[in-house]
Amino acid sequence: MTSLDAHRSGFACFVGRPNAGKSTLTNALVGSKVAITSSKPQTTRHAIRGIVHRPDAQLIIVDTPGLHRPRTLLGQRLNDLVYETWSEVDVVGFCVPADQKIGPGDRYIAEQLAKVAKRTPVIGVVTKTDLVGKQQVAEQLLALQQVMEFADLVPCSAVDSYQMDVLADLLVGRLPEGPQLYPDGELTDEPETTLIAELIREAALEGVRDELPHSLAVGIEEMVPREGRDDLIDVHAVIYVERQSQKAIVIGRGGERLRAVGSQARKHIQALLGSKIYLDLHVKVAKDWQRDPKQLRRLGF
Ligand SMILES: Nc1nc2c(ncn2[C@@H]2O[C@H](COP(=O)(O)OP(=O)(O)OP(=O)(O)O)[C@@H](O)[C@H]2O)c(=O)[nH]1
Repeated sequence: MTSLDAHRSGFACFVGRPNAGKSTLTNALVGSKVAITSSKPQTTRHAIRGIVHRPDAQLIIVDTPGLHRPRTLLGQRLNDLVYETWSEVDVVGFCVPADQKIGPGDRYIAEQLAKVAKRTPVIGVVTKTDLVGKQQVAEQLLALQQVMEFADLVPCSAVDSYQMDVLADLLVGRLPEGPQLYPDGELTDEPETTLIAELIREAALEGVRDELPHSLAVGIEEMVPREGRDDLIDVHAVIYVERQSQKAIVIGRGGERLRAVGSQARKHIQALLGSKIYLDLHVKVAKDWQRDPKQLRRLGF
């Protein structure tokens, strides 16, 4: 085999401000819903890997939380997770949505990226091109080019699959030669409990307009098969909020909202596990959990 058609394998991650479309891009490339998406920013907390299997390459995508100016201990931990990821991957995709002006948030990320990932090639990705006209895409590409030096630039849309193959080729082109690292068909190596916690968190955030998503965390206390049944799993989970007033919002009048959250989360968890589940959901106030190292550890940060 010549080096031209050698098999490549390695890691990529997408960075960009919240809502830039990173999770959606990962899902579109992988072809299955693995990372959790939501219309609310800052929902991706854990490095969830989606794997693109191709005859010529295996691309493992690590999804990172959004990078932001740290104000709390949680903010700092999330940023550390991002830096750690950057130093481990072979290529970074820096995502900027086509429909929003490049701003201080994007420049901040570019600065951090230039510092931390000097040796990692960065591909500039203009996302959501379906939302704007050709002219605006071109202008965004030019504007992005001013922000930092890129190995490549590419506009694309996950929604109408525009240029997804080009993006995949650019990412794969930056991977080292190497064998398949994961068996065929494997999509994610994130522990099930993390995915389940994310699904509950996503359901709990849906429709909460005035509360910041940062005030909400989910812990899985226990996950056990029901005794004497091989078709039912009991899942005990706790939704943590920071204040009593937030607890009331999550629970809703007469517990109505919490029931809706539970039934939506249950549907998604059952689809994930391929098994019936009983979901026992509680809401607890953990004051200032974002600032407390002990509580952060318990919640997996
Ligand atoms: N029209 C359009 N919308 C998109 C596209 N990609 C993502 N979106 C939408 O943009 C919003 C944010 O997408 P996500 O993939 O969750 O963004 P993210 O960058 O992972 O966000 P965080 O996890 O908060 O950092 C969602 O409502 C998506 O449906 C696209 O190609 N076209």
